[in-house]
Amino acid sequence: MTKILVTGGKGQLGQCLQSISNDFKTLDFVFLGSNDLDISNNIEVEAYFKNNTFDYCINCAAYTAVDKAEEEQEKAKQINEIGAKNLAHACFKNSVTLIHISTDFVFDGTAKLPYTEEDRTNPISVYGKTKRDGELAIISNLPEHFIIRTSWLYSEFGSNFVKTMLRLSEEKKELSVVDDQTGCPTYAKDLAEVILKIIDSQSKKFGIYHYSNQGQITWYDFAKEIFKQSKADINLYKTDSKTFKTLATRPKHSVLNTSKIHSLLKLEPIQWKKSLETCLTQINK
Ligand SMILES: NC(=O)C1=CN([C@@H]2O[C@H](COP(=O)(O)OP(=O)(O)OC[C@H]3O[C@@H](n4cnc5c(N)ncnc54)[C@H](OP(=O)(O)O)[C@@H]3O)[C@@H](O)[C@H]2O)C=CC1
Ligand SMILES: Cc1cn([C@H]2C[C@H](O)[C@@H](COP(=O)(O)OP(=O)(O)O[C@H]3O[C@@H](C)C(=O)[C@@H](O)[C@H]3O)O2)c(=O)[nH]c1=O
Repeated sequence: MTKILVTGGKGQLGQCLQSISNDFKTLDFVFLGSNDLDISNNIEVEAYFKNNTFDYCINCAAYTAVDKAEEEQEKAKQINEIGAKNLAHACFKNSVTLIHISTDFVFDGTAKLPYTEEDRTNPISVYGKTKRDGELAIISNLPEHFIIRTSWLYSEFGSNFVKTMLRLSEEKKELSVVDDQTGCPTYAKDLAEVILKIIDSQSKKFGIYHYSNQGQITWYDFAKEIFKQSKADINLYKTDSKTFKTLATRPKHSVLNTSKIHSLLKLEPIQWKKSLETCLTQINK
């Protein structure tokens, strides 16, 4: 059996991993929430790795409140950078491969084409910067790592844009959503499958990989399709980032080029609309 530790195991992606874990019979999982293991506490992390043996650690723990991070910089740093560094050290000492999740928000969003793994990062928010610093801490401390950058995660678990839109459609008669930020939504269960396929493949091609569903849309387009598929009774209007003010600045164009991971795992691309349909079916069950 391959032994796997999932940190941040009670979050959205952690719950997606848990929901598909039974499909992978040769993998043996331990899911830890923030109360079980605080990744920002190096003493706790070292002790836990000393007393338990794993082949892989999947780090789903993160500070993900993009706007709040602008006011809680130190907290975001402790989790996204120091937490990642602590795990990298512990994995190195104990010969564990680290699979770490990062974000499209490490880019500034000025590119016209989808970002490749080699493109220069230049985060424009505290969240993005702390996530990039987490990546750098892993790269410089642990050769045996996979860093998977993904974008616009949603699922039936936790809180996310899809669930927010569904809630707002019940509370409001009209809604404005920004139409000047382009990216690609990703069903977190599709990402969870990809992570477990990496482990299953026993690949040693360590490094950074991009993974998202397929397509390029704005948040407005996404909201429109969520309301269409869920037959929500709401008037949706386009707005822009200047009008819909938020504490953090988001990239204008953060589409990821995912060809590297598709060729590593011989994956079939999954269109974003198709995955949205799958997720809404799960939510309505
Ligand atoms: N959500 C998204 O749209 C995107 C997410 N990502 C990345 O994907 C990964 C998973 O995100 P997602 O599942 O959506 O995030 P969630 O916010 O749903 O989950 C993050 C989890 O991390 C836990 N956590 C926070 N601090 C600590 C800590 N100090 N020690 C241990 N656990 C901690 C949280 O626990 P608690 O609630 O108890 O604090 C929470 O359960 C993250 O790395 C994120 O940056 C990338 C692109 C898009
Ligand atoms: C709720 C709402 C949001 N918006 C805008 C705000 C923002 O620009 C955009 C997305 O909103 P959210 O705040 O839900 O999403 P946001 O927190 O920006 O999502 C990001 O989260 C982090 C963790 C990531 O790593 C990113 O990949 C990305 O998924 O939609 C509207 O225009 N109208 C609305 O009613």
